[in-house]
Amino acid sequence: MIGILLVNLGTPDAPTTPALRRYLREFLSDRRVVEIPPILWWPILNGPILLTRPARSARAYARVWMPEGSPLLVYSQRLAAGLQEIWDREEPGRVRVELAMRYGNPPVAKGLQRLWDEGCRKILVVPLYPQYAAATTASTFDAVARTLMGWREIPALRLVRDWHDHPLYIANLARSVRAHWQSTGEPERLLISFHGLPERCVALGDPYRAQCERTTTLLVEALGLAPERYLQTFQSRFGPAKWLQPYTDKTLEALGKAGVDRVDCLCPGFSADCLETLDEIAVEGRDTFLEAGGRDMHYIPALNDDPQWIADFARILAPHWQDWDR
Ligand SMILES: C=CC1=C(C)c2cc3[nH]c(cc4nc(cc5[nH]c(cc1n2)c(C)c5CCC(=O)O)C(CCC(=O)O)=C4C)c(C)c3C=C
Ligand SMILES: [Fe+2]
Ligand SMILES: [Fe+2]
Repeated sequence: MIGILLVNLGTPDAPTTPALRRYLREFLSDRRVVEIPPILWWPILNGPILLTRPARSARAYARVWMPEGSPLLVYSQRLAAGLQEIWDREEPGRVRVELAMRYGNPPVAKGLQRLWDEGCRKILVVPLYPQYAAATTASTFDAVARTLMGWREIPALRLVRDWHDHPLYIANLARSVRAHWQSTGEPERLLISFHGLPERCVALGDPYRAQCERTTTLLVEALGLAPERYLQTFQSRFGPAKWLQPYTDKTLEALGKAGVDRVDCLCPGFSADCLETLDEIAVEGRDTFLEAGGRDMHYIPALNDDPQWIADFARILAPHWQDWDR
């Protein structure tokens, strides 16, 4: 049996200050995420950041929390269940899917153990990021490798690096935009916003920005959008360093001031809606645009658990494992 371990970023267990402190401590102690020497970073993290940010972030999480839990976890669970259902139907007995979170729960170690216990001796690791970044994709692999350091017998392993330019990914993004526009009409501008990264990461060789740009190019081609109809930006800046530009919040402000009437925002780098889309973009971003003079902003949801997307994601993953036990 082949094991497929889907891994998303992670999320706090509850929208509370103590849960946020635990989650942020683990997340921001990852040297793939904050590439500052620990001797300099540790006092900043354990001082100002973990004293102030957990309470503020907990309030933000409370605004987006679903009855079943954190949106990131809920949508990722639905994706995992949907894939399992497809493969149980189409390839009975060949694949077992588990979901894990890089930080928090359920941990990567537990996902790997479950797959092993189910009899999987071949495991495909799927970080749920369409674009590769060391902070996300490579960090996921670190967690897998660290777990396996403690095992006597380890499985055969494969890793899905990214699917930023896969035709089925692009087609699903385009379909979701078109469907939104069919019911609401078209905006003046489409803002395509990706999670940011410190500029330094790209200077050091991270392919993240190039992959984001490629996704944008393919998407606007698929939509037939002229250059003046869209903008690509980066959101979720963290800390004082320079991050990838243009910044999403500054762009929304500038568009509002320039008298743009309606902007729609799509975040193709997020497999699942989460704090960074449902609050930062759909609430704060919208407020920024409206306060600057804009009239209307729509957030177009992530692909999440859309049935067509889940079926196509199964097809994106198929070549990574289908030949493996034959
Ligand atoms: C989609 C890819 C992501 C990249 C690349 C990424 C890099 C990155 N993020 C931080 C700091 C934070 N990110 C936070 C939340 C968050 N980040 C991503 C994805 C990427 N991050 C997601 C999906 C989420 C949402 C998680 C959820 O539970 O909904 C947060 C925490 C939120 C907060 O407290 O405000 C921080 C902090 C850095 C420093 C970084 C690159 C190096
Ligand atoms: Fe992040
Ligand atoms: Fe509207």
